[in-house]
Amino acid sequence: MTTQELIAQIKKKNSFLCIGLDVDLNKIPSHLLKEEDPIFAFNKAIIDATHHLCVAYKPNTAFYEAYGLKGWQSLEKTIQYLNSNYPEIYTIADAKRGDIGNTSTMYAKAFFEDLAFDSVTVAPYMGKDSVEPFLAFKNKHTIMLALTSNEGAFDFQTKEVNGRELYKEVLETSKGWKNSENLMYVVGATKAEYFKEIRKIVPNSFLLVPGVGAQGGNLQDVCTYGLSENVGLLINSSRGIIYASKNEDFATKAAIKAAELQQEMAEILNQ
Ligand SMILES: O=c1ccn([C@@H]2O[C@H](COP(=O)(O)O)[C@@H](O)[C@H]2O)c(=O)[nH]1
Repeated sequence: MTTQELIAQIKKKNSFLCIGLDVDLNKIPSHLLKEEDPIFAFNKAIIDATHHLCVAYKPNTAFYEAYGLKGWQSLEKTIQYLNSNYPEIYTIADAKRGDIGNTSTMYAKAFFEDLAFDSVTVAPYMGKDSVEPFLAFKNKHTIMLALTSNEGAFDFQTKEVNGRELYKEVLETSKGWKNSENLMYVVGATKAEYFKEIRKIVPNSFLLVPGVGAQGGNLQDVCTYGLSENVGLLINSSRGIIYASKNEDFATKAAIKAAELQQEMAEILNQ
C-alpha cells in the first residue's frame, strides 16, 4: 500500500487507529478453544467487528511464534483474511527484525512477499546495511524503532551520541538512507513529551505509536505535537481493545473500545 492510500483511508474513516492482534490463548474466551484454529477464530471475529473503526492491524509475531508451526499458520491465515476481505486495511508485522544485509533481504521477502504485509518493524542497532534491504521493496514500509514505549528506552535511546540523543541520531541519520521515503518510525505513546523534538527532525514521516491503553499512554498528549500535515500517526492499542471481555461478547466489547478511540480521533481531526 502506498502512503497516499493510507492517508486517504485515514481521512475517509476519520481514524488513525491501529489494532494490535497480540493473541494469548490464556486470555481469549474459553469457547474459542474448541475451534480448530482458536487464534484465527479470535482474530477473524475481532477484525469483522472493528475493521470500519481502524485503518491498520498489527499482529506482533511473538504471539504467533510462541505456538510454533500452528501459530505461524494462524498468522498466515490472519493476513490472508485481511488482504482478501479488507484490502484497504494497512497491515504491520511487528517483528522487530534486522541483520546483516543478505539475511535482512530474506526477512523482507518473508514479510513483504510470502506473507504480503504492507510493513514490518525493524531495529536500527545494526545500521544502514541492515535496514536498506527492507527499504528496497516498492510500496512497502519499514517501521524502525526510534524511541520505544518501555522503561528500558532510557538505557540507550536517550543517551547522548555525537552530541545528541541516540533516538535523534537514528532519525536524522536514517533520513539519508536509500529509499528512506519508505521509512516510518516507532515512538511510544508513553513518551508524549518527546514528540515536539521528533517532529523537528521528521516533520512528515508516519509514526507508529504503541502504548495507548494498557501501557497508560494518552492519545490527546501524543496528538498535541505528534500530528503532521497528513496526520502522520498510527496509534496502536492491543490489549486495551482485544481483551475488553473474556465472554462470548468479546468482539462487540472490543468494537466498543475501538469506537471510543476512533471517536476521540475524529474529534481531534475535526478541531
Ligand atoms: O516501543 C514499543 C514497540 C512495540 N510495542 C508493541 O506494541 C504492542 C503494544 O501492546 P499493548 O497491549 O497495547 O500494550 C505490543 O505488541 C508491543 O510489543 C510496544 O508496546 N512498544
